[in-house]
Amino acid sequence: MLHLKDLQFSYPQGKALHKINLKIDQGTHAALIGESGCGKSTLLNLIYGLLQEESGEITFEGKILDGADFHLVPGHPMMKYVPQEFDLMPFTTVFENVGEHLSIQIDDRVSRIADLLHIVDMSDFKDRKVKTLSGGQKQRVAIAKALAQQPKVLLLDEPFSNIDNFRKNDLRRSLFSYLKKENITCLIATHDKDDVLPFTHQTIIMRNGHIIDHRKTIDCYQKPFNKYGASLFNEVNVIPVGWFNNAEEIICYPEQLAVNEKGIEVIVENSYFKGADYLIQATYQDETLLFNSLEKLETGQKVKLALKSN
Ligand SMILES: Nc1ncnc2c1ncn2[C@@H]1O[C@H](COP(=O)(O)OP(=O)(O)OP(=O)(O)O)[C@@H](O)[C@H]1O
Repeated sequence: MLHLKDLQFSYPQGKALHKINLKIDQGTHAALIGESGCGKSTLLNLIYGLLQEESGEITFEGKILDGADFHLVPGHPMMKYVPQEFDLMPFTTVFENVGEHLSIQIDDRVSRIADLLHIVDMSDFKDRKVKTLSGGQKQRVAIAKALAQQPKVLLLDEPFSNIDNFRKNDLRRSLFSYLKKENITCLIATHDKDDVLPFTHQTIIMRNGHIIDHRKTIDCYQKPFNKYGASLFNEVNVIPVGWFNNAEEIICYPEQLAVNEKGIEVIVENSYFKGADYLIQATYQDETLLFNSLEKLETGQKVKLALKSN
């Protein structure tokens, strides 16, 4: 188990993390989400030992992990980190980069590197020098390199941000199924709900250096505590008391509203094509509402809208 107890950290400019408490069981995949600047990268840097905590403690399997002040070479042997600015050797090949820390005595070294390159779909590039790769290709090499020494914990900071949609989904599926098979704990900081919803067991929501929610990912999505939490996943409507005979304010996603004859009458402002359907922007009592529609609706059109029943 990875255990963070009352962890605090400040930069000279001010406090970045306040009393962070977190327990992550081995093999868990957890997403770290929150607005830009809320402290996600700082937390990953602390866990990996690139920074020194001001107070508090990090333990892994019951042993204290010392911070940066106690290491000449930062990091912990059972942990790997793929930061936003990944660290590769530009003038050597993809193959050499992935195998950099793998002992040359290992019998299956070549096949291990080949397997890892397959996971990140970079087998065809194994002899290419890293400096000749695109940003997304470098990102994939950095992930393979992080996996090479079979870490128990993998820390990822926006790992798919440079990768095209065409490859991203394949890569996510193959990476997370590998992590599951090998029982590797993964903490992934991301702004992309498609990294979070299909692949993580738990979600940790951060705001202003605090953890404000830590539950199963499905609960964070379906039962958000507030608008901030919900808006990290999707567009959000806040429905005032009474619009749908509701006794309390309702936070809901566009997919939870639908055209329905028994609903309130809204005026369509815009239709945005999204592929499978349209996102409709409408107004009711001068407030904006967002909902999905299979058909395009015309600006000025009046439609009735209700909450979908679950
Ligand atoms: N090296 C630094 N020196 C001073 N302040 C820093 C440093 N790095 C980050 N900060 C500040 O600490 C806070 C947390 O930053 P951090 O990079 O951890 O946020 P984040 O949630 O990872 O953001 P993003 O989603 O944009 O990557 C921010 O206010 C940021 O400006």
